[in-house]
Amino acid sequence: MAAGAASRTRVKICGITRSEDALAAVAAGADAIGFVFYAPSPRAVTAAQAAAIMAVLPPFVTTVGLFVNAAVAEVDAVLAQAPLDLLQFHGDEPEADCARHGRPWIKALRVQPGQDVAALMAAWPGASGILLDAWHPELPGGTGLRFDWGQVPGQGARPIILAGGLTPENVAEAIRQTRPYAVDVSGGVEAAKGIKSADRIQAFMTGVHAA
Ligand SMILES: O=C(O)c1ccccc1NCC(=O)[C@H](O)[C@H](O)COP(=O)(O)O
Repeated sequence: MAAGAASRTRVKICGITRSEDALAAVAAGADAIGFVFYAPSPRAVTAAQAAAIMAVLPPFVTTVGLFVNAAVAEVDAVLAQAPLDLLQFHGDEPEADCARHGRPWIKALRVQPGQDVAALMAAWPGASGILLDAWHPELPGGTGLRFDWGQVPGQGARPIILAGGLTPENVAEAIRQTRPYAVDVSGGVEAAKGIKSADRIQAFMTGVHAA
C-alpha cells in the first residue's frame, strides 16, 4: 500500500456529465470526480457544463479535468471557466506542458503487456500521482478494459491510481492485489455511456470498503 497501513483507498468517479451523477458519487463517498475534456469521448463535457456541475458540489470534493493532447492554451481556457483542482493528462503531453497550469497534475499511463511500469513512472517526476490504465490501439481512456494488475509496482513513494475496467464486482480483488493509493472508474458504474448509475456507484464503493 502506497500510503500508511491505516490509510484507505481513495476513489475517483470519472466521466461525470450530470449534476445528479456527481452528487450520487459524493453521497456514496467518492473523493473525486472527473470531467472529460476530449471531444470524441461519449463522456465529453464543455467547460461551462463542468462549471455548472462544480457549482452544486459540497465542500471537500476534488474536481479533476482530463485532457488528451490539448494545447496549453486550451487547458487554460477550460480552467478560466472551470477552476479544477487537479489535471489528468492522457496523451503525449511533455512534462513541461503538464506543469504549466499552476496546479497539481497526474499522468495517465496506458500499460501494455511486459512493460516495466516502474521505469515508465520514473519519466514523470513532476506528477503528483500516476494513473495506470489499460492500453487500447485507438482509445486513450475509458475503454472498460483492464490490464495485468501483476504489472503494478509494489509499495513506493509515488501515489498510484489504478484504472481500467474496474467494476463493483472486481474492485475489491483489484485493491487487494495492487494496494493502490486510489482507484478510478468510469464505465463500470454506468447505465449508459456518460450516464452513471447511482446503484452501481454505491456497489462500487461497497466493494472498495470490502477490500
Ligand atoms: O472516459 C473516457 O471516455 C475517456 C476518454 C479519453 C481519455 C480519458 C478518458 N477517461 C479517463 C479515465 O480516467 C477513465 O476513468 C479511465 O480511463 C478508466 O475508464 P473505465 O475503464 O471505463 O473505467
